[in-house]
Amino acid sequence: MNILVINAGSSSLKYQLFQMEEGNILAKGRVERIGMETAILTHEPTGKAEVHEVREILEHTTAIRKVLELLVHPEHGVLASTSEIDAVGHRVVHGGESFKSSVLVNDEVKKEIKRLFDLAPLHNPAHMLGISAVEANMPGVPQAVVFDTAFHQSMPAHAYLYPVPMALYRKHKVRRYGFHGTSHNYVSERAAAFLGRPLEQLKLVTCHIGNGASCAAIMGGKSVDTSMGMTPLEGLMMGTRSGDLDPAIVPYAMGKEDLTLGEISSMLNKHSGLQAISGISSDMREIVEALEAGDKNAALAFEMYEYRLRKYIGAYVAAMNGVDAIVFTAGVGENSELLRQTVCERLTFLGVEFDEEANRKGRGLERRISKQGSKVEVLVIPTNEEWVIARDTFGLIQSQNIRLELSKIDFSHGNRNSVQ
Ligand SMILES: Nc1ncnc2c1ncn2[C@@H]1O[C@H](COP(=O)(O)OP(=O)(O)O)[C@@H](O)[C@H]1O
Ligand SMILES: CC(=O)OP(=O)(O)O
Ligand SMILES: [Mg+2]
Repeated sequence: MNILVINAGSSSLKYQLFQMEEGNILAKGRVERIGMETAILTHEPTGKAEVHEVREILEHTTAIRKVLELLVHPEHGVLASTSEIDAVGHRVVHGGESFKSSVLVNDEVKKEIKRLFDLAPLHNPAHMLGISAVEANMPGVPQAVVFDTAFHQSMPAHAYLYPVPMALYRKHKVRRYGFHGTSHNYVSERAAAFLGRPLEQLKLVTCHIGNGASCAAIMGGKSVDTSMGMTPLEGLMMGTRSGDLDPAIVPYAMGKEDLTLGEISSMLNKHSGLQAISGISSDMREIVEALEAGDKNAALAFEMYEYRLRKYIGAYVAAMNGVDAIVFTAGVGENSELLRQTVCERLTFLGVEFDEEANRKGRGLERRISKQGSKVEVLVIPTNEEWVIARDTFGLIQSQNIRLELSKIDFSHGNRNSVQ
């Protein structure tokens, strides 16, 4: 079964085409800077030359059409026709309280994703465009959605409620949902396998540090707390997002700077974080380069980023009354040696014994960066959200096929016999 996975972000679209039974990736790629005249398209068909293009791609529908064209392209393609795609799986960032696991797309599911536009304005509208574009270009192909929020639905009320009047929760569902759940779930399972210990017995702090970043406290394989909140703005300092701040700053800054709600929201989501403090970039690679060249603002941005991350790790160890392993993943977590080193060298009180040499080796691999015998293990586990989405989609399609097969069998015969 060939499954196409689409991860549509606010301004980007990542994709991977899996051949499930064989466990092969036929192609993967991404379209970045959607909405601009200079969108960047990268297509990596397995066993063939990569394609790089800079071209105008103004919306997600065009991006998906372009991806489908490339998948069947005579030179760069990997399929003879899009009819060889059996199902499509999508990442959906916000599933609210309605979705505790992945589901096949139907009218009800689409209605609910649209209802949640307000709570994830940068993400959910893009996902809906992705679903509609597949419907338009590949009518009848089953689609599944895998929610960032689903894994965190196991959080207890004392972790997901905010200390504000309960009417806000009852009437408007104001609560912590948490995001990156597919990734936290995946790396926690992989961490248990790596350690050779049952997940049910482990206390883990997983750190998904990408452009968006969040930590999770995972006990016995279940998320018990996570740093992102009702929206993906709360928690850690990120590339362009502020993370935690005193809520009183919002009305104060609006008054002083004469800002509208849209403007303050844009400031906190798109013009804060590493970008705002460094004045250089939202990209950790450029921050590290600048601080190594002696830039003071870059050094301050890094210090704040690391400090806030370390505080969350400490908080989650307290929340679980212990920790077996700390796991780093996603773009920064997997690639920034300096961030991992700085965090780990300041967690000696927990019993972390950091292995500097191991930290420098094995990029792209699952690995241990604490010393043998360290009381708390530290692991780097590359995330693979696309694979989890493909796996869930495959499972849903198979169980639907079993239901369809069962529905063809005439059980009434047996029933009649037993009654007679
Ligand atoms: N070698 C590296 N060193 C430090 N940071 C890196 C490196 N490679 C990638 N990154 C960081 O990873 C981020 C992207 O992470 P990713 O998980 O792909 O984020 P997202 O899925 O939110 O786009 C980039 O913004 C960049 O800061
Ligand atoms: C939920 C979220 O913040 O996702 P991303 O990191 O892809 O922006
Ligand atoms: Mg991501």
